[in-house]
Amino acid sequence: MFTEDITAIVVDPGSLSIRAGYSGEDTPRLVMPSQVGVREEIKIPDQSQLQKDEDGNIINADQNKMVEENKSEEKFKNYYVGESNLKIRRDNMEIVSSYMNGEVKDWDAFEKLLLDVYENQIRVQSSEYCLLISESSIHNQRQRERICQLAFESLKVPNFFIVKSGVLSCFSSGRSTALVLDTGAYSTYAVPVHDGYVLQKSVRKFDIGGEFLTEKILNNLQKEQNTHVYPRYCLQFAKEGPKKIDKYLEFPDTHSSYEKFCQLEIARDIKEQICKVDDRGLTFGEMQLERAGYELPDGNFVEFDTARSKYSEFFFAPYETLQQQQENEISQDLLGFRGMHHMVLESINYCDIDIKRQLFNNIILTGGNSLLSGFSSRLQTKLNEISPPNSKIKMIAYPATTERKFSSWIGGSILASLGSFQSLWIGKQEYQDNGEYIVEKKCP
Ligand SMILES: Nc1ncnc2c1ncn2[C@@H]1O[C@H](COP(=O)(O)OP(=O)(O)OP(=O)(O)O)[C@@H](O)[C@H]1O
Repeated sequence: MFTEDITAIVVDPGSLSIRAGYSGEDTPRLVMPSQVGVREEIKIPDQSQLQKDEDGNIINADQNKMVEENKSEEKFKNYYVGESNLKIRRDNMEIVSSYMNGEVKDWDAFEKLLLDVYENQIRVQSSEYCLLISESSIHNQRQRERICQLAFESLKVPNFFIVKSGVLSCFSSGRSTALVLDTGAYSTYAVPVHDGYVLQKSVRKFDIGGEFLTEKILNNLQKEQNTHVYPRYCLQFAKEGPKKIDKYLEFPDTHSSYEKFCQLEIARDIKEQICKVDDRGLTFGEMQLERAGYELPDGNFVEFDTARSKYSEFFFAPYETLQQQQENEISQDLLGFRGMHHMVLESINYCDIDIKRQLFNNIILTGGNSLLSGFSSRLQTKLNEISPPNSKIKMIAYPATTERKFSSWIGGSILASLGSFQSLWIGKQEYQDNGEYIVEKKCP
């Protein structure tokens, strides 16, 4: 605990999950999917408008028919938010990303997500707590202004602040200057932070992260191993035991995005359990000997050998991997990606010579993808290989999963509970006087 008073809610949105909780606490209270389910539904006629007699029987059939007819055509988008809601399969429910690669992709879904955090997850009134939210380390004026507007207008928060996630990761380790390598679900950033400010011109970002591997594992199962990955909702278990399938159910009206969402969940679990980054320089043959098995939800057993390490090679040797695996295609976003270690070096090289030494000495490794076994040691080895001979490299890679996964949230929790920070909040009155433009003046 950092403080006695609980005054703020800290929110750290990511492409795959959103983290939220009270300032001053060590870990977020909740981590939930940032994807939401959306379905077009028909409004159920308001029964109170139907004319009824004293006993509750419907009277005046013609007029009531008109009420029903007008109402019955009213369609609206229903949002299904949160893990338990997304576990339930619904016909035609599409999965949309509210937030992706540092950008709000669907403002309605994002608003619903934030409202759900307060109303159904943490269960507090948003009007009673200050809100500190993290944002992408790449400055996006229009987006932060809109988030500020959403916070004051929809959530009705009393005070608001927005901070770049690279800065928060730095604070989480008690530093104000460092190079943060944040590798998450869909994107990786190398962010130089100096005295609590992001050096914008030197930030490097590529749209690659842990979900690149998740997709590869799913693809490996489906195309190379010819194994259909049945989502859990398709499985009807026999009464005799939980692992005995009675039958595979079919739901033709399931939206393809929902089926994929459920399959990726399984592939992600496989990846987190068996994939790793090779940090011993294994040959393809040696990788083949390193087998690992996984039991799918339907009880089928699958095995992986080279797949455990070969896909993650892309993180450190993208061109060699493409050649070896005979893939010619590289997505436009990844043109110029030479590996995670090169991102770090390029970012430091773009900084002023005076701070380079300090950055080499403080390389913070964070983000869920960095938890892949072998990732940090391979990064360290590769950095040693490409850095100038006299540079002393010190990497800060916390062994604890929590600190690695939630470093931005933890930094926000510390910041929002500091006594010296309390005068920096954007207050409601300031927002009313200046509008959302105040965010550029007050939040670096
Ligand atoms: N123990 C683990 N081993 C391997 N990968 C892991 C582990 N834990 C989490 N991951 C991966 O980390 C990724 C999620 O990371 P993180 O939570 O930092 O992403 P995010 O903040 O939601 O997304 P982004 O940073 O792209 O906006 C997922 O691909 C997940 O599978």
